[in-house]
Amino acid sequence: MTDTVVLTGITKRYGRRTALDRLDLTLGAGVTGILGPNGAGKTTLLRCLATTLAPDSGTIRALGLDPADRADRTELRRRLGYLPQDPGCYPHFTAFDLVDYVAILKDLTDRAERHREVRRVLADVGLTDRATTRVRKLSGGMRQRLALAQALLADPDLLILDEPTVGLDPEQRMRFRRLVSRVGEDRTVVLSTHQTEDVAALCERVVVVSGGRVVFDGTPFALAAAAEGHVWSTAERPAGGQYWRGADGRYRVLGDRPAGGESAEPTVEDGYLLRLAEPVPA
Ligand SMILES: Nc1ncnc2c1ncn2[C@@H]1O[C@H](COP(=O)(O)OP(=O)(O)OP(=O)(O)O)[C@@H](O)[C@H]1O
Repeated sequence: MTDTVVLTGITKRYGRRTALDRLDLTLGAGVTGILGPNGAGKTTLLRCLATTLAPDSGTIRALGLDPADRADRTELRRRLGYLPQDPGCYPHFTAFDLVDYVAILKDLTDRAERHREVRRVLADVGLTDRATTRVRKLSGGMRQRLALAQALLADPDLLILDEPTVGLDPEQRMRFRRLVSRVGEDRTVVLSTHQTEDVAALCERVVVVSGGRVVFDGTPFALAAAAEGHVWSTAERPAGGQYWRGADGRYRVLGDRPAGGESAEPTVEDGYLLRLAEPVPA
């Protein structure tokens, strides 16, 4: 399988703050989840990929195109779908008009065909009956689905989603997983999230970013497996370390074995939290 995206040595600074630090990453077909704490650089990374931000140094190749080149950048923008973290919808547009506007920007010039495509993506996210509702009258979750609809226009070869499941109810989250996994069957999807359940359920690959660097790159299974032998369950409140009390009244402990601790099955979240507790490589 050839790589659709190759990022090499990407650095991005905002003033003196380094958001991305010589980051290398390749992506192929399938769904890749980017996990990382607040401020890790996930949004900056996705913006560089979506061509809304240029890195200070390093190179990007996406779909064989170079976003630093003007003609390539235009071509790439036509072929990618992007759901930004803060879509900032036009409040007075109707749902239909907003998606139609993005479709025009994407150069879908045939009006009848474009309108068919707008109706298709609105149906995909379950907003057909809200097509004529103004954006300001939609709920937060509906706006998020509208933002996803515009990203799905024209079957993008590269789909970039920044925290796409924020505000979705469980039914809509299921619909989202179905939609995205379908795109990932033969195209490249990259999404950032704080929801480790979404990563476990949807992503065949997970990349953990911390301090602007990649600190883990593998399957969700491998991330969880890395926590093997470091996750415990105990009836007694532990003396220290990372722990919380579960619904069963027992304490789940990450790290060293507490007194009376029994080994527990690690999850992707356990693997992620333990990976973050390790230092970022220099
Ligand atoms: N426009 C900006 N101006 C100055 N600093 C910025 C700007 N955008 C991001 N940063 C800083 O760059 C770093 C990376 O931010 P980024 O938004 O990429 O992180 P993130 O992983 O997406 O975080 P979150 O999970 O909170 O959304 C942070 O330290 C942030 O404060």
